Amino acid sequence: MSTSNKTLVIKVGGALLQCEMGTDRLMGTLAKMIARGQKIILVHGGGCIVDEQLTANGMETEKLDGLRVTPAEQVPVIVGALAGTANKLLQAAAIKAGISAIGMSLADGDIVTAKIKDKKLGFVGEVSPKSATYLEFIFSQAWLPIVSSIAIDGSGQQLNVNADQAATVLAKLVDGQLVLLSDVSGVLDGKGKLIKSLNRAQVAELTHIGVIEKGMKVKVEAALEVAELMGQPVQVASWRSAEQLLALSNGQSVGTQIQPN
Ligand SMILES: Nc1ncnc2c1ncn2[C@@H]1O[C@H](COP(=O)(O)OP(=O)(O)O)[C@@H](O)[C@H]1O
Ligand SMILES: CC(=O)N[C@@H](CCC(=O)OP(=O)(O)O)C(=O)O
Repeated sequence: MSTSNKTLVIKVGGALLQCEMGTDRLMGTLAKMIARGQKIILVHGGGCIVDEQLTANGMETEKLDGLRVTPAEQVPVIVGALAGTANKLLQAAAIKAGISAIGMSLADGDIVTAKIKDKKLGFVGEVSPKSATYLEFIFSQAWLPIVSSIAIDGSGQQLNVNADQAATVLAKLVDGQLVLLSDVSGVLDGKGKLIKSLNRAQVAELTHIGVIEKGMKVKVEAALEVAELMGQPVQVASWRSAEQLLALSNGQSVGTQIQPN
C-alpha cells in the first residue's frame, strides 16, 4: 500500500451514511492508510439525511442547479442533520474501525472564511481557504478530521455549503489530492457506462445534452475547478466498490479522472 506525501481529501456523499457495510469498509480502508502515515481529510455530505429531517419537520425542499435553497427556518434542521447526525454517524464508524477521529465542521479552527453565496439561495455559503494550522495539528497527532459542510460567516450566521464545494476548498487549503466518492462508479455516459476520463470541453458537451445533471453537475464542476487550479486530475469514484477503495489506497486511479485540460 503506497503512501502519498500529498494529503488526500476524500469527500463522501450522503448515501454512504445509509449503508453500514459501505461505511465500515471505507473506514477499514482509511484506518490502514492512516496507519501507513497517509494524511487524510474526510469531508462528508448528507443530502438524504437533510431531506428526511426536513420532511419530518413538515418542510419542503427546493434545489437550484443541484444546490439546496436554504431559508432561515430550515437552518437549524440542516445544521443538525449535517453537523450533528451525519457527522456523528461517520465519527462513530471511524472510532469503531480504531481511528482517532475529530468530528468538526468548516466553522472550526479558522480553516475557511465564509459568505452568503447568492441571495436567491438563502443561507447557502461560499467558502474560501484561510488557515491550515488546525488541520496540521490534527495530522501531527495522526488523527482523522471528519468535516461537515456547515460554515459560519463573520456575523455569526450559520451557512449550508454544498459538500463537494467544501471538499474543493479544503483540497486547495492543504494543496491536497481530491477524491470525490459517490454512490455511482463515476461519471456515466447516456447508456450507464463509466467514462474513464473527462476534460472541460467534454463535460460542457455532456452537460449540454443533459447526460451530466443535478448533483453530478455540481460535483464535476467542483472537480474541474481543482484539477485546473492544481494541474492534476481529480477522481470521481464510488464508495460502494471494494475494488475502487483498494485501488485508491494503493494510489491508483479509480472511477472517472477529471482532467486539468
Ligand atoms: N452522468 C451521470 N453519471 C453519474 N451520475 C449522475 C450523472 N448525472 C446525474 N447523476 C446523478 O448524480 C448522483 C451523484 O450526485 P449526488 O447525488 O450529489 O451524490 P453525492 O450525494 O454522493 O455527492 C448520482 O447518484 C446520479 O443520480
Ligand atoms: C447548499 C447545499 O446544497 N448543501 C447540501 C449539503 C450536503 C451535501 O452536499 O450532501 P451530498 O454530498 O450528500 O449531496 C445540502 O443541503 O444537501
